[in-house]
Amino acid sequence: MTTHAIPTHAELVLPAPAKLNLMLHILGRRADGYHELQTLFQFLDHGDELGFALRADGQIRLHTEMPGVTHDSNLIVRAARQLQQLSGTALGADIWLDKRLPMGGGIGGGSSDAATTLLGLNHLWQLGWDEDRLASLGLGLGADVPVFVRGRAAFAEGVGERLTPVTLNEPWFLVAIPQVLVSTAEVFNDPELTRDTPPIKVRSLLEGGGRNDCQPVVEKRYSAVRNALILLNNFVPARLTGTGACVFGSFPNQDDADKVARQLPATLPSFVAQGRNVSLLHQQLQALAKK
Ligand SMILES: C[C@@](CO)(OP(=O)(O)O)[C@H](O)COP(=O)(O)OP(=O)(O)OC[C@H]1O[C@@H](n2ccc(N)nc2=O)[C@H](O)[C@@H]1O
Ligand SMILES: Nc1ncnc2c1ncn2[C@@H]1O[C@H](COP(=O)(O)OP(=O)(O)O)[C@@H](O)[C@H]1O
Repeated sequence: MTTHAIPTHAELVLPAPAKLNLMLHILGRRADGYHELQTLFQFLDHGDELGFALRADGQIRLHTEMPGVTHDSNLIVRAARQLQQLSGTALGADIWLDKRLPMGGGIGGGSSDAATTLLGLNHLWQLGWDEDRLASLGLGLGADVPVFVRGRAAFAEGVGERLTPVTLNEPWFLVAIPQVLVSTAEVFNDPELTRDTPPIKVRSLLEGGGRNDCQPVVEKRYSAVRNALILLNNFVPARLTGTGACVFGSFPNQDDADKVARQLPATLPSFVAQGRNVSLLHQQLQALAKK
């Protein structure tokens, strides 16, 4: 994969930040098989980057290949095509992706790419869609897309679509990336999954409180995740994000996080990033709107 995947003639370059699920409770299972959750989302100042340029011929072309994902099934292309169809625009786009986030890591790379595509093309095509409309289109692409569209750290309920913005501390996180792909569907189908955690009120949610109900199942099934948690727990209380595979711990400053990162074995890649209550994507779009 190229590291500088975005050419200089891209007209708009925007970030697609990662997220963490600081806690994740499973309250029950709906008739359609999906699970009712309560989860706390915070963004990181680390993520993918996307470049966009207008095409007058109406075509949507993603120029970056992703292993295991075909062009047409890429969430970026699906988001762009749906926005194009529903808005009725005759315009198309060339799109480039600098993929920095691990796939299927529970840090929301695909969902964030989709949200950045929706907001980026809304800007480039001058559609004037509001956040509500973009978030509801996004929900059809994935449960985590709306929070990236809205760009505010949030307590999420339902399958992640009912969002209450929250203001959290913004510590530094060390995110370790066990080298294994965790299947979200498999975790949610596990008979041993805890599905009856009582609901909590957002105001009673203490920072750092709660737990990730998926963690026991993922630890049991994936030894790479189990070992990463054991390793990180030697330095800091460690937790799984989403359905994994990534695990994280928080630190009051970057130096402390970096020190631990240096002590992890080469077999467990990691990165250090700061928690953000406002996503970098929104900060950049606000700056563009002021120009
Ligand atoms: C649970 C979270 C928390 O952030 O995990 P991560 O994907 O980030 O790890 C997400 O909401 C995941 O959202 P997303 O990754 O979009 O899941 P989807 O592709 O829609 O779902 C994959 C499969 O997981 C199960 N699923 C997913 C979400 C949910 N609330 N209940 C479920 O039962 C369903 O079987 C579904 O077919
Ligand atoms: N642009 C994209 N980036 C990452 N994954 C994508 C993308 N488009 C489609 N996918 C598919 O979505 C799956 C989940 O993606 P990702 O968001 O990285 O994981 P998670 O939801 O666990 O954080 C990937 O395994 C891949 O098959």
